[in-house]
Amino acid sequence: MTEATTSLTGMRFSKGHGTGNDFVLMADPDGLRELTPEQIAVLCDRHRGIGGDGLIRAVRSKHVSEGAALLAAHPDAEWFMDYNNGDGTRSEMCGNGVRVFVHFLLSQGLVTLAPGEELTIGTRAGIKVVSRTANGYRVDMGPWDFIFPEQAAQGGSDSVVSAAGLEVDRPALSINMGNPHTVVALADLSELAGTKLGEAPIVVPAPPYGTNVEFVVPAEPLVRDDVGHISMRVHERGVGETFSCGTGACAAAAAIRFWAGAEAPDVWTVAVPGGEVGVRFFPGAEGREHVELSGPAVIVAEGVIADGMG
Ligand SMILES: N[C@@H](CCC[C@H](N)C(=O)O)C(=O)O
Repeated sequence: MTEATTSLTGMRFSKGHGTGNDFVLMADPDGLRELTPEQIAVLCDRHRGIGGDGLIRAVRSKHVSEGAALLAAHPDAEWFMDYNNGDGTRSEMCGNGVRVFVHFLLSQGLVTLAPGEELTIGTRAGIKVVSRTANGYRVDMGPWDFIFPEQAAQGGSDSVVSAAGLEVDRPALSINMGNPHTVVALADLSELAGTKLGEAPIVVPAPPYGTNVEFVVPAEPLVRDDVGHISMRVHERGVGETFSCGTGACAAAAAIRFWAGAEAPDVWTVAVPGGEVGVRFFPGAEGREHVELSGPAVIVAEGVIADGMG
């Protein structure tokens, strides 16, 4: 809604992560510092910039068109997470990002969130409701959907994925978590380790706006004490392989739970290269099934951009 500021020099930033999915964060309460895709890519560059899988701008919802549209129904969604991938492209949603975003707002003194309270955040995928846990935050991510519902209902998969290191193409299931995901089940952890994610996996047919691809191995046994356990690696749209993906973990749990059938549990742990996140499925107030994501959020640095960055 505003003109991009031309220079990054002097911009204050924080650096944070959730299970190793790392972000450059900036506070722009009045919507005066919308960055260009090129500036975002420079800031996220691991050699020439701060480095990050994405950049998150904290802006009051009323200053962003998608945020302003949410306020009529959700006047408490004061803050909007303007999420951008490391290559400068926008994404609708970031699950690890929401937790780190709230941690950032708290660290900047822009919100308060006592144990037991909830904070409503605006995103391009609608509102997300965040509360504290003993070790971090939990987020009501809202409902999930199949991207290709007819194909999912017919055969349990809707596409085929090929990736370097995998000897044969694999059936996959595409899930909408506000942003797109395609989930592939692999046989075991050695196959997961041998999958090469330096280049984007090929998904046929791909969801219309591209996709994040999750490679998942169910634990043996899959369910212990009513909790399902899976391991996952991810290739993110607009980034490459990352240590973790919160929406990807939700999509992976949704796909494995769907494939496992009626007896599958509602509570899951998802082990990722950067740690572990929790996923829980529960009935939402509007009658659709919601997904809850839980995990840590950390701020590791604060600084000011020097004039070398442009
Ligand atoms: N890492 C994120 C997802 C970030 C967006 C993704 N790359 C996309 O383009 O949709 C997460 O934790 O959910």
